Parts: sequence; structure tokens; C-alpha cells
Amino acid sequence: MEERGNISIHTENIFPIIKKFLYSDHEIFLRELVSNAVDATQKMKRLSAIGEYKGDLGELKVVVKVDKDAKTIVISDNGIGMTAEEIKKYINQIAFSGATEFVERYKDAGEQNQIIGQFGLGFYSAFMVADRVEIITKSYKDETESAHWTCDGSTEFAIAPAHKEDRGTKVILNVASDSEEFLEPARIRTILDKYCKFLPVPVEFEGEIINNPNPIWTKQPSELTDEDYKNFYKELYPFSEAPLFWIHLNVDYPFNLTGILYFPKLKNDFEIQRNKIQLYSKQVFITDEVKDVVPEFLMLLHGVIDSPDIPLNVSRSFLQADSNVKKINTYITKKVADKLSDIFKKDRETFEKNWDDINVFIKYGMLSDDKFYEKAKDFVLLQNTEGKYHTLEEYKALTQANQTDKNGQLVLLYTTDADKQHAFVEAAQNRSYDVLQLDSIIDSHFIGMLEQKLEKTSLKRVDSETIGKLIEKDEAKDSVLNDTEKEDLKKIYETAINNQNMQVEVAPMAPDDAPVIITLPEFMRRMKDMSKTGGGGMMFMGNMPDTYNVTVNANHSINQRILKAKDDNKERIARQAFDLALLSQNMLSGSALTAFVKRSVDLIDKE
Ligand SMILES: Nc1ncnc2c1ncn2[C@@H]1O[C@H](COP(=O)(O)OP(=O)(O)OP(=O)(O)O)[C@@H](O)[C@H]1O
Repeated sequence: MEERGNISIHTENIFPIIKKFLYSDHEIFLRELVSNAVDATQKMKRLSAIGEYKGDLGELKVVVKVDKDAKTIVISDNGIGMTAEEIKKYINQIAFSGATEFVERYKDAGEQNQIIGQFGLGFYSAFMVADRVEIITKSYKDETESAHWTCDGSTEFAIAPAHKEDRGTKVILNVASDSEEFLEPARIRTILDKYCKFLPVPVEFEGEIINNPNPIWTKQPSELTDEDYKNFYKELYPFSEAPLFWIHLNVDYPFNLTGILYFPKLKNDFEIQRNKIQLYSKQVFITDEVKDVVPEFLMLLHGVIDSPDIPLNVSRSFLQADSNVKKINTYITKKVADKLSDIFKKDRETFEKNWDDINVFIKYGMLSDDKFYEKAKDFVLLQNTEGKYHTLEEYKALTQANQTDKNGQLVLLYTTDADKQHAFVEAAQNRSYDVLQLDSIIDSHFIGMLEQKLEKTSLKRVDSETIGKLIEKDEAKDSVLNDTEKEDLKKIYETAINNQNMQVEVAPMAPDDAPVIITLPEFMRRMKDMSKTGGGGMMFMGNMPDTYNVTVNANHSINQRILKAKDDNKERIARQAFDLALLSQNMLSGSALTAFVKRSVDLIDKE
């Protein structure tokens, strides 16, 4: 006997609204229906395990079928099934009230609203692609009766007895004409691959099981080998290089979370490496946009996080404020810091070997998260030009005696390019100063942070001053030139250089230091660097020409010779000395380079 009825909801017809709101994410209907089938199957397993069900379970699996001719998609399971009464209760009432609530809540929200794709709309998402949905089901409780429910997306439904032989549920979607793309098996396979790859019950499509029901994050770390972790990484990202190391997350109080985070081999273009963490809820894929769930700097990691405690059906701003999400953030940050600290302590060699790949990540973390900084400050490494690694403490101990200036400030020297800045690096080394190699994209921010955090410490690029001024000591240098001679020399150089952006100064240095040294002041360069990376509101600086300091060594014999030279030769020699300084810094090019070569030939010719 067929029974007809009305579904009691306030909104006349909610389906057009659902369809409109879920426009971009119609494909999630499959996730919802397959998850329901999986839930029903797992309930069956549990009933059998506790002895509530004594019959034969059979081979528990979910089967998805597409029939292009009949224009149907069928999702079948041999789970607990439903009696007619249960259909009325769970489908007509509960599922409908869920859908109504969804519409009530979101009908005023804009179409771009991000939450929509993450909202588990449940059974009624079937109407996003079907104009008629049927359920044929037989409960494990009722071996005699089975039921057939039909609904065309209006508020009316029909329910009649059916002739289903075996236990379980079959959901038949009669696909609407505007959704026929979902009748393509390739499309269905892609969707299953995306959302159902790790569902806990085997899912069959076109005669094949498409999922891995026991992904390793659901197992205990003690059951797993390094190979298992590496293989799983390959399964997730078939085209990526092997990971460096990983962390197995496993917590059940005060929130529930499992997962595996991998440290990838980082490329410099770390932007495109984002969105590599996949978020699951009980093995159902939800999203790979884990922003807000995972701290920003950890988004460089790869892997999976599975938590039923992350609310997926709320807006993003709410997500940020959610106390569970905050706790998850803190937990993951702590776990990552602990893992790094552990590797550092137990196997410093490996840690140093991987430094190139992990330094960006660690520095990024220290910059963006104070708690992470507190832990990482003990294992962050500074690499010097000799390729040796030191912790902050070790480096302080190494440099303190020789690199403290007359004001008690510890000056750490660094180079961004040991090749280009070679002359300066060498000058520093001649004084037994140590020079750090800080050349990754994040280092200009990292340097600023170190200065803020470390007491009485500043960092200077090795070519930002002449060696005597980089680390000012009390030892005043005598000048062999008197003030008039210095003034004369300055004028000669200014005329020879003839460039307003080159600020000439004559200063006494060691006779064997270079005759002319060109430097770009630290402050100036940092401002420009910042404007390049878009920080600090210094955009205007980017367009300003560099203003260099040109220091003429009053104690160098060439400069004494210039003063004694014939008038027309003074500027020639000065220009030659200046060009040599440019040349040593790779700053000589174009017509200036041609002129320099010509002048050099003339000079040799005359010798
Ligand atoms: N394949 C199935 N077998 C047995 N019962 C089912 C099946 N599909 C749905 N149901 C019943 O219908 C109810 C409503 O399903 P629906 O998907 O709308 O909501 P839900 O699964 O409870 O929550 P969610 O919004 O997370 O999907 C389920 O709780 C379940 O009791």
C-alpha cells in the first residue's frame, strides 16, 4: 500500500534555494551520500561486534554505479538499512529539518560565501543533481518488510512497500537534465578520488575498490615503519620528492585529532606549495584549504589532519574564534616545535644536513608565532661562510670577544652573496671577524627579528660600511694627510666620479686596505628591501636611487700619489681607483666599463 504525505516545513520548496546556494559545489552530493552509506555500514559492524546482530554480515562495502542510459546514479550499501518508520523519522523529518535550517541560515548570505562547500548538507544534497530521488531499503531489524521512498524535490513524498531481498539501502538519483555531466564515469571517479579516497569502508566503482580504508594516520605510530610513512606520502603526492621527516599527530583529549604532517623538501617558490594539507573528518575529505585551522606558517607542511571536532558548518570568522580550532592550532604548533627540537637534540647532523630545506619554515614560524619562537630559539641555526652551523647561544659565545664594539654592542656580520661581496668578506676575515650567510628570501625579516629579540646585538651586512666602521673599536686611526689635503682629495674624487648619489668621504684606514671602498648603508638597504617585499609602508623607497658611501682611504699610497700628480692626471687616477672599487662589487658596466678598460690599457702602455 502506498502512503503519501507532506513534509512539514515552513519554506514551500527549499530545493531551488539549495541548488542556488551550492552552485559551485554540486559534486559534494556524492560525498554526502557515500558517507551516509559508510556510516550505515559501520553501524552494522558495531551491532555485530556487540552481539546485537547475530546474522551474517556478508562482504561489507559500498557500491556506486552510473547508468548513462537510465540517467541514474545508484549508491548501495549493506549497512543497517531503514524501516518505513525510520525513513519517515530520519529522512522526512531530520534530514529535512537540517536542510531547512541551512536555508534559513544562509539565504541572506552572499553567493561567494566560503562556508557553503564545507557544509555537510546530508541526504538532501542529492537534489542538487537529481530531480527525483528514490530510496529502496531493508532494515537489519525487519527481515520481512522493505520500503521504497520517492520524492521529486517538492515537499511531497511517497512511500510504498518494496521487494528488496537483502539488507541495506539503495539510493537512486534520477539525474536532472542540467546535471548530466555527473553521468560521466570519469567525473564520478574524480569526485570519489577526491572525497572518498580514505573512507573506512571499501567503496566499489566500475568493479574496482577505489579507496584505502585503513590509511596509516588511523594506526598507532608503533605499528608503522619509516617505509609506511614514505609510501603514504607517495600515495598523497605521487609527483613530489620524498619528505624530510614527519610527525604523527594523535590526541583524543580535549579534542579529537589524528594526522600526519610531513616536512617537504622546500623549493624557493614556497607560495605554490601551499594547500597541501588535507583536512578530513572521520576519513571523509573536507577541504585542502586549511587556512584558519592550521597556523599560517605550518601551511608549508604537507599531509593530512583528521578531526571530527573541527566545525565545518560555520563561517570562517567563527572558525577563527572557535576554541577547539584555537586549541588545535596550539597543539600542532607545539608538536612541530617539539619534533624539531627532538631531531636537533638527538641527531644534529641530520638537522644540519636538512637546514637548507627547513630554515625558511623555521624562520617563518619564529616570525609569525611567539610561542614557536620561544622553542625554536634554541635550535635555529646560523650558518657562516665556512659552512659551519651555530645556535644563537653558540654564535654569541664565538663572536662576543672580537665583535663587540666600543659601546658594548655585539655586531654580527652577514653576507647575502659571498661571491659578490667577496672583498668585504675577506676584509672582515682578515680581522678574524666571522661572517654569516643569510641569503634566503626570508632572511631580511629574520635579521630584523633577531635584532629585536637579542639584547645589545645588531646585524650588519658586510658591505654596509668600511671595515673599521662596521665594528667601531676605540682605536683611533692616524691619518697621514692633513685636513687641507683631505679636503683637496675629496674634491678631486667628486669631480672624477661626478655622480650625486655617490657621497665621498676621506677617512684614515689601514694602508693595506683598499684605496676606495663603496658601501650601501645598512639602513638604506633595509628600507629598499622592505619596499621590495611590500612591507613597512616603504613603497616610495623602491623607486629611489641607491645612495652609496664612497670612502677614500687617506692612508693608501695611491691617494697620496694623486695629491702629488700633475693636474690633468689627478682625476684620471682617482677615476681609475673608483672604477676598481665598482669592479670589485660587480657594479661596473656599460660605457663606464668600456672607458675603464681603455684607461687601463693607456696606463699599462705608459709604464
Ligand atoms: N544509506 C543509509 N542507510 C541507513 N540510514 C541512512 C542512510 N542514509 C541516510 N540515513 C539516515 O538518514 C539520516 C539523515 O541523513 P543526512 O545525511 O541528511 O544527515 P546525517 O548523516 O545525520 O548528517 P550529515 O549532515 O552529517 O550528513 C541519517 O542520520 C541516517 O539515520
